[in-house]
Amino acid sequence: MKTVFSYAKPYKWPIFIALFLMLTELSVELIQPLLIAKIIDEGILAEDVTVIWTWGSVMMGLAFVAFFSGVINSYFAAHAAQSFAFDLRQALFRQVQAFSMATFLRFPTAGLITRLTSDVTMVQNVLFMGLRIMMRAPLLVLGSLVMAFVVNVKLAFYLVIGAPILLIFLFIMARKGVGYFSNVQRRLDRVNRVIQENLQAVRLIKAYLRGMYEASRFSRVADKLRHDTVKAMRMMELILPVLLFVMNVSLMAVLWFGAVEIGNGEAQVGELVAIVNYAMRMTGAFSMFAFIIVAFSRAKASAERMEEVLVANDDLELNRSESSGLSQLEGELRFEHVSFTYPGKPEPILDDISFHVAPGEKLAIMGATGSGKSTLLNLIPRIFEATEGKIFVGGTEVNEWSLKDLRDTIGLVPQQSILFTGSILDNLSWGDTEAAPDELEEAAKKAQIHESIDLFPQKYGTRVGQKGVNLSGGQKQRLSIARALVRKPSILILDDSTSALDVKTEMALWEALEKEAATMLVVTQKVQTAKGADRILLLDEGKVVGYGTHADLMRQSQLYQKIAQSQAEEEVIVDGEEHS
Ligand SMILES: Nc1ncnc2c1ncn2[C@@H]1O[C@H](COP(=O)(O)OP(=O)(O)OP(=O)(O)O)[C@@H](O)[C@H]1O
Repeated sequence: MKTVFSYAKPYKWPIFIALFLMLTELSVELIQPLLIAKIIDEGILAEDVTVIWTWGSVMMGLAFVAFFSGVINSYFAAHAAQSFAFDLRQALFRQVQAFSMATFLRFPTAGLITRLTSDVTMVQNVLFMGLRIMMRAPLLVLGSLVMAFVVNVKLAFYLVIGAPILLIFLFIMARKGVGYFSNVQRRLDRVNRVIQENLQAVRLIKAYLRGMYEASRFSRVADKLRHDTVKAMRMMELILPVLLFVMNVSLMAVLWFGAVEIGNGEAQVGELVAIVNYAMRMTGAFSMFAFIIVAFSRAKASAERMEEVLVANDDLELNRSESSGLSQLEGELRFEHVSFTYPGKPEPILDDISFHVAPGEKLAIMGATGSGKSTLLNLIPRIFEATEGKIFVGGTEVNEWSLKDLRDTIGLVPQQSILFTGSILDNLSWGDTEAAPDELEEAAKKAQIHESIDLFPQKYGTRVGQKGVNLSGGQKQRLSIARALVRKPSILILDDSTSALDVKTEMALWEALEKEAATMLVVTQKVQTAKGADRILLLDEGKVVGYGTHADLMRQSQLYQKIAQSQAEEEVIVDGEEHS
């Protein structure tokens, strides 16, 4: 809670002004019954019209003060709450950006989305409502009570008899509420997850005719959300009747004993009317309590969830991003007895990996699916940190490079091509925002995508993603490669990123990349591609089972021979089919 609300600190003046105005409104509200009592006792009962006019005018004047205070209060409350939510959302977003992969994996994506949207809105609403009306309720209760004691101590006493029971009751409800509403937010996470998965997999769902199945999956999670929300709200709905019951009993006691006291001449009618008026205001304020407790419990649950993100600073990457002072990377790469285990997993995925790539050399990495190829690549830009062993880039251990320097000169093309909504140009310059247009075009030419882009009516200005053209798998892959080339990387890492290219385009691509000075690491399934590399690293279940040139592996590794043989047979079959 403390960390979350510390984001309200810069807005302490708007908050202070809003509070002050809220107190002004409240004071007017509290003074009104006193003035009514005065008008009744000294004006109506004493038949003095001047008193009625004088105090009536004061009441009118105060009503105007309250009105303007309310309007200005709304302005400042809205400003403070919206700005606070904006800052909080920014802070959460930056924090998530700064997460290391290990921390990132601790939070489900949908849970992060809910935190950045619904949870922020919850606390934003509570701040606004707090400044506008919510804080008025407890103050109104207290103020009414104090004023009631000022008017008549004996009668006011009947109003506080039920207070201790009420306070304990409200405390218990608030505590229970936090637990219940945390559950509700968790359910909302799950609803968001199903929505997210469905929107991403829309084509697959259509192709498999799984629309109905997915609809029932959605209705299950939505139903659980409904169930838990109803459960929480039902419990909260107990608050109001209990509050009203206690207040009405108190009110009856005030009326009963008030009548007796007036009969005995110990109290005046105006006093009783004023106290009843205060009691009614307290009852009205208590009605707000039910709402306040719901809002507060929800906001507290949301704040705790956001806190988890804000304090997850065990492994922040930004802290390690300042420049290391080391010069531009050279493309030399060395792995020395590197092992890696994913956080929280018992078995290592990579086991004792050693190899060396000289600057400008090309290393092909091969291995069955799940053998750890992508994992190995992720260790170079330190997306994950090696659990054992050492990785050297340009002769310096990767831990000694600042993340910024290290990643600035690595061009990673992931297995799955990811493009952002925007133009082709935006996507290319995403690799390096300072690259000139001709550099972008140059990269596109090398990645063999320039000609396809040229065919689009809007060329480099063509929008991709939603509301834009849908690129083919191979076009996306080439655009991703071009984006990496824009960075002019010393080390270019291609994680099976040419799988969707036809043979001719792929050959043209390799030819263009040959001319690059960059060291290259290329994950591939094709022996034909591996043959063109200086060396091949063959992985099997996280272990190196072959390392050398194509010729070396053909001599040393049975597994490599088998792969080469099966691919050669495939080629013969394909050739045969083509010629028949
Ligand atoms: N974030 C993760 N947490 C835990 N295990 C993971 C994670 N990512 C991958 N793995 C596991 O690590 C192993 C190696 O995965 P990796 O993606 O590196 O293989 P790969 O050789 O690149 O496979 P493919 O050729 O299918 O892409 C797999 O068993 C996978 O289940």
